[in-house]
Amino acid sequence: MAITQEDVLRALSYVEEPDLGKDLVTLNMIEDVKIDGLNVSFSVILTTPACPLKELIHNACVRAIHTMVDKDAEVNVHLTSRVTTARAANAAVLNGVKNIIAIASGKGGVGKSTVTANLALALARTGAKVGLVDADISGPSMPTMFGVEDARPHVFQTPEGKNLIQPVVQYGVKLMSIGFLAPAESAIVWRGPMASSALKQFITEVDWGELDYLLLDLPPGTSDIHLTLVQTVPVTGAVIVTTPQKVALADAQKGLQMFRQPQINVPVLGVVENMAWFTPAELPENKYYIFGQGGGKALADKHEVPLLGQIPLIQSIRENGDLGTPAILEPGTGPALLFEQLAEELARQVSIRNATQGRTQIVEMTS
Ligand SMILES: Nc1ncnc2c1ncn2[C@@H]1O[C@H](COP(=O)(O)OP(=O)(O)OP(=O)(O)O)[C@@H](O)[C@H]1O
Repeated sequence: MAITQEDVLRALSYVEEPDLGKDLVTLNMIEDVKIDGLNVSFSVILTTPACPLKELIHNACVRAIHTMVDKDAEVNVHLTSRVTTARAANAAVLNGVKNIIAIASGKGGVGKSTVTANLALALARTGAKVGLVDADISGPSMPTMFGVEDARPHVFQTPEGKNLIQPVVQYGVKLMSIGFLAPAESAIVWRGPMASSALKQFITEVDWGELDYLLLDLPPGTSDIHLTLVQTVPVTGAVIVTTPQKVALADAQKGLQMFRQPQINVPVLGVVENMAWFTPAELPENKYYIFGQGGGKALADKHEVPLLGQIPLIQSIRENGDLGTPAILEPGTGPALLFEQLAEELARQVSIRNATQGRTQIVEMTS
């Protein structure tokens, strides 16, 4: 009997998207079903190009066709993606941006900017459209990490007469940094209300175009800047970066709880434990827990959020940051693999958040 489109869809309705807990047909993830004799082909539309479950889903589809349709079928699964969003259509602010992710830490110097730069680049390398805002008023480091210290973004006028800033594009990521607007030594000028208004401007008055993920590298701590942010843009979720050290964890917890306050209510996508251990290049099997062990996991467990990943203290991560070529740009190396996995885990949590929680909203402070 000839294979029909219904046979194929029925079989695929038994394949579950493990994270979303529903089948691929119900989730509208199957398109372009084509049948030619025993040749069956279709597209699976994943929720992110950084999906860590690609192989698993691919194999489950092939197995379903072989067991439920025809064991001799030649199955061709085309995996592609359309990044999901929890934003309203025609949103007034940053309409083309699907997901806005705030990266925060409690304590300074825990590697938040290093992690953010590598995450942005790792996501871009999967094919996602990525932007990055360096809102770290206390010391913007993205121009250095991206090797664009002398770049100055252009301002242009739209046909409607609106002034927009053109972000700097480096390594495939659209970048805006408060460091582009003022030399590092005058960063003090940006504190307080001026910082908040500058931040608003360089998030919203920028020609971001279409983006799958816009990452916001926040200053350390819990300041006015953080409140400005959630009142300016609808944040999809927050990521907390910490080291396993006791003092860092205490501050990270404050950061995490800030996003969870009822009047802010931004979902926490997970915790990244940076500087989790030190491994010398000449002793790759050894792990030295310089800042303590397991603190990131304990924090994640306590607040029932995922531990997105652990990044060890590696000399090349620091060196690459200083050189303006983040570690992720050297594919196949240990650090690059770790940041790739971290990016996949983050993208996965964004997809889960979009499938399971409500719309992202700009926060209106009542007190
Ligand atoms: N996993 C790592 N391995 C080695 N060095 C690292 C690692 N993570 C960060 N660093 C280094 O630690 C220093 C602080 O990192 P970074 O500037 O990213 O921290 P931060 O939390 O953003 O700081 P700030 O408080 O200034 O915003 C930098 O010199 C960076 O190169």
